[in-house]
Amino acid sequence: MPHVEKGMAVGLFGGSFNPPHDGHALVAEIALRRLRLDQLWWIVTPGNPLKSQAGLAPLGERIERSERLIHDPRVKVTAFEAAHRIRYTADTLDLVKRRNPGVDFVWIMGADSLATFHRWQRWREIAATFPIAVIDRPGSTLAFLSSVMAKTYARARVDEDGAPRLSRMRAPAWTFIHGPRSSLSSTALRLLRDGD
Ligand SMILES: Nc1ncnc2c1ncn2[C@@H]1O[C@H](COP(=O)(O)OP(=O)(O)OP(=O)(O)O)[C@@H](O)[C@H]1O
Ligand SMILES: O=C(O)c1ccc[n+]([C@@H]2O[C@H](COP(=O)([O-])O)[C@@H](O)[C@H]2O)c1
Repeated sequence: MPHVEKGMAVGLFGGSFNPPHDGHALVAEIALRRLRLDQLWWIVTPGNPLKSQAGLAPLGERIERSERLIHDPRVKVTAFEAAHRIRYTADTLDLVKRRNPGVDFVWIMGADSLATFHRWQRWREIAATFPIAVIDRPGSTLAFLSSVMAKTYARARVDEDGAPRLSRMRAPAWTFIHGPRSSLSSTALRLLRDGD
């Protein structure tokens, strides 16, 4: 797990990154800037529990490609979940919180993840424990209104003007950040590669 100091604001950005692309880099950049983060942990998952593992590149390859893509020293590429045999984000977050008292964390995800967030293990507990920032993504913009999570926690939604304070807020608190969007996806990149 990367090193952090007490009092820091740290974004947690989990993903398959199969492969990583400029859309991910844009999410990281937007989150760092709009949420005023000191660090962003780019957490390469051993495998999304809701996705098939078929076609998933080895973890080492996804880490290496992420490191090659990212040049901002505030972004820490890590894959500590594998070492702890963790598959579910709720368990990741339990561990992160336990190990780093006094640090303010915020979970970061794209709008497509917001749309299916209610299928994640212990999702209500995640939302009730960690502030969440959702970054807009083409095709999923309306998730900020229509998703189960958005409806369940409608009263905990913070206007995006409040994004700089989000990491310091008590959960449940979440915001939806509009802004420059990227239509890149790992699926499209895999299709292009396989079509070569
Ligand atoms: N273009 C994008 N804009 C906004 N968020 C994105 C974008 N691409 C990925 N994300 C977000 O980044 C995180 C990691 O995504 P992931 O690694 O699954 O990439 P993906 O392109 O969605 O992959 P796949 O096409 O294989 O599902 C998720 O929270 C996802 O919502
Ligand atoms: O914990 C869950 O139930 C869960 C279900 C789906 C996705 N996640 C996490 O969400 C993050 C984004 O996954 P992905 O595959 O969309 O990049 C990654 O950290 C996954 O481990 C977690």
